[in-house]
Amino acid sequence: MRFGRRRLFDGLTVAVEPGAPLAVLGANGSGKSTLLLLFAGLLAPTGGEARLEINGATIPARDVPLRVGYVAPALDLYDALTARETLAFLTRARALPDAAARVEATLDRVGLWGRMDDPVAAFSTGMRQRLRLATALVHDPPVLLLDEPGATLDAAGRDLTASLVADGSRVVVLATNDPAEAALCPRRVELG
Ligand SMILES: Nc1ncnc2c1ncn2[C@@H]1O[C@H](COP(=O)(O)OP(=O)(O)OP(=O)(O)O)[C@@H](O)[C@H]1O
Repeated sequence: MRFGRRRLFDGLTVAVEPGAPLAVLGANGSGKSTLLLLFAGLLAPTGGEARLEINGATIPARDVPLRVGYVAPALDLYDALTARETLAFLTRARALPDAAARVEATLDRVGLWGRMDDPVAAFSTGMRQRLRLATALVHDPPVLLLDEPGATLDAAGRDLTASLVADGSRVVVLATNDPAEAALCPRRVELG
C-alpha cells in the first residue's frame, strides 16, 4: 500500500484465529487505520489485491460488509436519524432477519437502550462511539475490525470493548495506541 511515494506495507499476510485477537500497533502515521480499511474492503490497495479469507474460503468483495464489523473514529453517522433508525436502516440494507428485535438487543448491548429514540445529533461523543460499535455488531459478523474503539469511552464503555475483544467466537483485529487496549490481545503486529 502506498500514498504517493510513501510505502506503508507490502505483501502482508495476517492470519487471525477466533479467540486470539490481534493488536495492530505502531506510531502515529504507521498505517494501522489504513490496514484496517483494507481488511474492511473500504480502501483498495495501490497494487495487487486485498483478500479476506475465512476458513480458507475467499470472501467475495460484495459480501465483505456482511462478514465484517468495522469501527473507526472517522466513521460518519447520520445526525438526523435516531439510534434505532440508524440500525434499522442497516438491517434493511443488509436484509437481516428479526430486524426489530435485533436492533433493540444490539442497542441494549452497547448501553443505548434508554436513548434509542433520540436523534444522533443529540448524542455525546461517547454515545456516538457506542452507536458505531452497534453498527458493527448488528449483523453479528464473524470478524470485528476495531480502530481505537475505546478512545472516547467511559469505564463502562471500555469494559464493553474489552468484552468484545475477549469474545472467543469472533476474529478480532484491534488497532490502538492505548497500552491497556493492546494488553487485551495475545497477539501483536507492530507497523513502521
Ligand atoms: N487518504 C490519504 N492520502 C494520503 N495519505 C494518506 C491517506 N490516508 C493515510 N495517509 C498516510 O498514510 C500513513 C498512515 O496513515 P494511518 O491513518 O493508516 O496511520 P495510523 O497508524 O492509523 O495513525 P494514527 O496512530 O495517527 O491513527 C500516514 O503517513 C498518512 O499521512
